[in-house]
Amino acid sequence: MSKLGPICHFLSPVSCDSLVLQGLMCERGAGVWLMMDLKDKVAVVTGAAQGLGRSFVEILLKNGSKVALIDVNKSVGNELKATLDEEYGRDRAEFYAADVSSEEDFKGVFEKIVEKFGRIDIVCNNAGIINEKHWEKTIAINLGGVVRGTYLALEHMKKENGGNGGVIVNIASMAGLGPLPVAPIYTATKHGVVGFSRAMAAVSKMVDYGVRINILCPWFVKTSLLSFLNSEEHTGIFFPLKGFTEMMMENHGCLEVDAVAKAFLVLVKDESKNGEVLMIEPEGAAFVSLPQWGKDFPSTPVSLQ
Ligand SMILES: NC(=O)C1=CN([C@@H]2O[C@H](COP(=O)(O)OP(=O)(O)OC[C@H]3O[C@@H](n4cnc5c(N)ncnc54)[C@H](O)[C@@H]3O)[C@@H](O)[C@H]2O)C=CC1
Ligand SMILES: CC/C=C\CC(=O)/C=C/C=C\C=C\C=C\[C@@H](O)[C@@H](O)C/C=C\CCC(=O)O
Repeated sequence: MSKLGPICHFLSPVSCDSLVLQGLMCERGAGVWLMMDLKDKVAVVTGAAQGLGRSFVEILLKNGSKVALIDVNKSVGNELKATLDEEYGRDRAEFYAADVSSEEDFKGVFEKIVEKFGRIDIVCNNAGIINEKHWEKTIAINLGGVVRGTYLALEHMKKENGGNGGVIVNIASMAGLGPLPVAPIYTATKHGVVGFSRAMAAVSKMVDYGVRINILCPWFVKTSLLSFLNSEEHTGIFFPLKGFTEMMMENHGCLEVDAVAKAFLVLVKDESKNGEVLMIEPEGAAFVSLPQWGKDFPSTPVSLQ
C-alpha cells in the first residue's frame, strides 16, 4: 500500500496504487505525488535538431508526446523530422526553422505550433552556443532565447489565458552554478538562466499560472558544442585556458546525452517540482539546494566603521 500523501487524501487507496503502478504517481518520504502523463501532450523543444535537444525530443516521443522541433539549422532539422516520421509516424513530430534570438521568428513559430497542435503542455528552452568573441550573440541566444521562450510559453500555457498549464524546462549548465574560467560570458548567461527561471517559477506560483518552471544543469556532455572549446574563434582571449576544461573532463568524465534526457524527464513529469534546479554529473544527478534569499548564503560579516 502506498504511504498516503497529500494527493491520496482525495483518492481511494486502490486508485492510488493503480496510479503508482502506471507510473503516474511516485512515492517520496511521507507522501506520493502525481507524475504528469505525457501521452498525447504537446511539447516544444528549441535547439532540437541535434545534441541534447534531439535527445529530449526522442524521450518525449518515446513517452507518447507530440513534439514541435525548433532549430536555426534548417537542413539538419528537416533531416531529423524525416527520421522521426519513419520511427514514430508522420503526425508526431514537426520541424520549424527559427532563430530563438529573433522575436519575429520565435513568436511566429509558436503561433504555427498552436495552430497545428491546438495546445502546448511542455516547453524546453534548450538552444545555446559558446562564443566568447561575439559575446552579444551568446547573450542574445543563451539568455535572450530562454527569456523569450519562457514568455511565449506562458502566453500560450497559463490558465488565465485559457491555457492548459504545464511545465517549462530551461537548460542551463553546471556553469550556471559556478564559474567556468574559459567562458565568462557563457557562465554569465547560464547563471542568468538559473536566476531568471527561479524567479519566474516563483511568479507562476504566486499568480497561479498553473505552469511549473524548472532548470537543468548538466556537466560536460558529448555533443558538438564541446568542439567550440577547441576553437579560438569561439573562445577568443580565453583559448589558452582550454586545458582547464580538459582537466575537468579528465577528472570527472563526460556525460552521454541519454543520461541527461532521463534527468530532463524527471523535471517534466514530477508535478511536485517547480523552481527546482537539477544538476547531473557523471557521478549522478541531484537537486541543488539554493538559498531562497540572498542573505541566506554563507557569509562573513564586515565592519564598515
Ligand atoms: N554539451 C555540453 O557539455 C553542455 C551543454 N549545455 C547546454 O545544453 C544546450 C544544448 O547544447 P548541446 O546539445 O550540447 O549543443 P549542440 O551544439 O549540439 O546543439 C545546439 C542546437 O541549438 C541550435 N541553435 C543554436 N543557436 C540557435 C538559435 N539562435 N536558434 C535556434 N536554435 C539554435 C543548433 O543549431 C543546435 O542544433 C545548450 O543550451 C548548452 O549550453 C549545458 C551543459 C553542458
Ligand atoms: C564553456 C561551456 C562548455 C561546455 C558546455 C557546458 O555548459 C559545460 C559545463 C560543464 C561543467 C561546468 C562546471 C563548472 C564548475 C564550476 O563550479 C567551476 O568553478 C569548477 C571549477 C573547478 C572544478 C575543477 C574540477 O572539478 O576538476
